[in-house]
Amino acid sequence: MSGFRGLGLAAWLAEQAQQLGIGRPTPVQAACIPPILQGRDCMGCAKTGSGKTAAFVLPVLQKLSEDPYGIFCLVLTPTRELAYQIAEQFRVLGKPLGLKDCIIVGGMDMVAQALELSRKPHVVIATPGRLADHLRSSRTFSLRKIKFLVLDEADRLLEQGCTDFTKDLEVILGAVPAARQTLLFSATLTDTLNELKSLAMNKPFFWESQAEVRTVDELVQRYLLVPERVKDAYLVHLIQTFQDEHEDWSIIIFTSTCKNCQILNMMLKKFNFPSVALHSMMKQKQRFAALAKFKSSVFKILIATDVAARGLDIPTVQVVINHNTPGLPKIYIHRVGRTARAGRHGLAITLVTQYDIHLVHAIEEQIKTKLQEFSVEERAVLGILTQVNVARRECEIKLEATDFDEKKEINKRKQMILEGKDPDLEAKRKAELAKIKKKNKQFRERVQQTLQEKKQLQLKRKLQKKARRQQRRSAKEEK
Ligand SMILES: Nc1ncnc2c1ncn2[C@@H]1O[C@H](COP(=O)(O)OP(=O)(O)OP(=O)(O)O)[C@@H](O)[C@H]1O
Repeated sequence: MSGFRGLGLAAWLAEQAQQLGIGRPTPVQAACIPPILQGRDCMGCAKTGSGKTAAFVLPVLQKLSEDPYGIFCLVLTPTRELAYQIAEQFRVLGKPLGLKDCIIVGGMDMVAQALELSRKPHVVIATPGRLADHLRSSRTFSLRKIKFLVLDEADRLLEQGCTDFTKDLEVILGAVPAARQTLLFSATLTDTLNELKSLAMNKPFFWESQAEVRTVDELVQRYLLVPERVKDAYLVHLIQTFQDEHEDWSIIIFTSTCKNCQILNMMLKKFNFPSVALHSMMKQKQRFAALAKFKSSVFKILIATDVAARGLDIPTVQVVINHNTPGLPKIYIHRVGRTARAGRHGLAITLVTQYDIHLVHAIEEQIKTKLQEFSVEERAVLGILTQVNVARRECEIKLEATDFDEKKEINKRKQMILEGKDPDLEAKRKAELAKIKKKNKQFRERVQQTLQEKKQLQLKRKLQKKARRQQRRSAKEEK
């Protein structure tokens, strides 16, 4: 027996997978499915696009079919879009079971979600913040009987990035039973291995792909050294070239902030490129709509912040452009992993300014590959430079006239309230802290000034003494 049947999966499930093009197990699936079926906890670390999702979805479905009840499995994931994608995999692979799933993410109606949770779905796929909110406020559902807890992109869930999940995870871990199977997956698990081990205590099985290079072989990785102020002209030139040279093309551009994402999108539209933005300051419905239109190739360019860096599986993406060099190698690995998935080829180009060279070295060291330089026709870039810079400035002015920054402030306040903080109190605290810092600085400056004055005085006295001594000596000589 070979394939998925050989790993211990039932015929109906192997057949269902086959129908969806999942015929032969990938290495992470071959390694992790048998121990999961044996009841062990599992930590799986494999490259982007290597099929980690099916590595947990398939054994969970098999176990569910043997003893179906709700709520059987809880999957946590860092982003809302990813939650929908995972739910889709459960739905299509679990169709013969009549699987009931439920997605619990922020930005969607909480009452409707509470109702769905009370109907005991087999699988709940959630982002930690919204699920913790439900646990804090509702008694209409229980996670006390779950068999599986899955943490997809587990390292992201545990790290304390700009969205810190720690408090929400504490609430969730307090609500799930100790006797459960815990499955942890990511392309970058190793940094947080110790924290992860404390979560998976049931004879955890750890599997990591053996390849030294951390990115896939099918991915061509290039960098382009550009001065900061001509970055956008290079970007426009790159896109224009892909558009001219390829019939069927699709690009993701990653950028550092929501504001830059918005400006780049406005700017590319000025050049008639079919682009769409995805960032956390958009309403959730707009986020889903943008992604759906990109997936269906209505828009060929997706400009996104790191909200889209992990997990998204869009097979048509051929190129990833990093408009900024990622500050962490781990983020680079996930971003470029949006292309060259499941054996396909892809290209990643990172725009690097003179200030980012150390970041490229750190990336190269982590991924164990040297990035090669990408060559472009400099003259063509210079030819559009003024036009692009003017377009960008116009977009910046246009955005400044909207309430974009104000919205950001409102969102910040909302986030604080959700975290149980009082935004006004926090602002007061911040102001007080700034005052104390200012006072300390002034005090330090005064001390410095006094010391300087003292030193100068000492020097002056020394010089006066020396002069007097010299005067006495000359007077003596004259006598
Ligand atoms: N055994 C298989 N054979 C062929 N295709 C597969 C197989 N398993 C999964 N796939 C496909 O490979 C693609 C990538 O899978 P998946 O999204 O699970 O990757 P991943 O390892 O989770 O990546 P990332 O780290 O980026 O989240 C999906 O389109 C999936 O349907």
